[in-house]
Amino acid sequence: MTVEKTLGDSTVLSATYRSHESLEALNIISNILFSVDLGSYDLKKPNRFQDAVIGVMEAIGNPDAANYFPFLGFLDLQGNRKGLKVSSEKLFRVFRGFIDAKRAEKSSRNNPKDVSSNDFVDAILEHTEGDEAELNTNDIVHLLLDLFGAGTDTNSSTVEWAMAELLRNPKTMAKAQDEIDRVIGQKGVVEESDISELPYLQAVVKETFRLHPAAPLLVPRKAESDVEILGFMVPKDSQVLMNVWAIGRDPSVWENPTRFEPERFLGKETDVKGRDYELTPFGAGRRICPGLPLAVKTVPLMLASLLYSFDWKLPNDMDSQDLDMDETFGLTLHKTNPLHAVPVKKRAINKPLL
Ligand code: HEM
Repeated sequence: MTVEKTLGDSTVLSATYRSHESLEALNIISNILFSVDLGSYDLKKPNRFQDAVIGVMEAIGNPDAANYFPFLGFLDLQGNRKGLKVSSEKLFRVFRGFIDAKRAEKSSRNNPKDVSSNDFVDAILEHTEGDEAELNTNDIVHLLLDLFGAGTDTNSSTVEWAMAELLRNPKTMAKAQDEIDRVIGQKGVVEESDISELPYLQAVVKETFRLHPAAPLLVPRKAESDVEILGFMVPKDSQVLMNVWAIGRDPSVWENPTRFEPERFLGKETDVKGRDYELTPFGAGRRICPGLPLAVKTVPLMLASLLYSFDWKLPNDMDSQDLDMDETFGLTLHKTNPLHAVPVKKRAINKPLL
């Protein structure tokens, strides 16, 4: 989403090139992993780290002839392998720098560090010291790459779709904001512990996952043996794609499936945790997304903060029904045209958003 800065009601600065939520999502993950912000809100500065994360995601998600004709793989016709190598090498260098710095700091310390201030990399290094270590530095940097790749784009595009739906449905936006204002009041900031008090906001998030699952085909699976499902034979070794995007819009499962109606979840037990097969944006079973517990906290928190701090409108007095909802399918599902939204300041907040 591109945020346009406003002064009162008039736009004074338009179109920034980097999306606000993806920076926020990047910083959430980089703080969990290394205790630092790797995304900068200074939009004039190039952010090579974030560009490299995007490069990895694009190289993995781009259509590739080798997926259909594996024997063409070595030709790398779309340049995806090369792109992946260049971007991931950049990220590996940054990760190795953090790991070396942490190891050096650890060996120069006399007393053990208080575990309560440990980040993910501290914790993983604690468990991978010595000759018996199961993970070497190379394994760790690949794990970190997976976490950045899987955890930034998914979170930020979900928030972008939620904002797009709310801007297209102003009454729903007003209802969500009323609830947030009632619960948060003048506290000044939305906290993680407030989310459980915001059932309508949670319904907005579920409805966004239904219509715009970040991984529309989940992650490809392979059948380990011949298996029959509902009368269809799936032969051993076939690749299986789970189309959760289509399940979310199936009229035999959902009433008015294309309408954005968070109310459908109010008072219902249906959840995204892999038990309700009509709504599995994180997958289900043994390989369910391990980032689910984090995402179900951070997505509502990011959304609630945006709705609490500002009122929102479309640029140039665009009619809400004219907002395009075109989708681009890749490994993750993107808005083809990034959302342009204009924040209108509604109350004094402690920290500027941009
Ligand atoms: C809106 C947020 C997110 C969505 C919709 C999402 C969705 C998914 C899906 C559908 C899968 C594949 C599950 C399957 O194979 O059936 C997956 C895997 C994965 N996700 Fe997420 N995810 C999100 C956020 C995160 C976050 C925040 C992290 C970590 C920081 C994360 C880490 C991973 C990892 C490491 C895998 C691979 C697991 C494996 O191979 O077993 N995800 N995610």
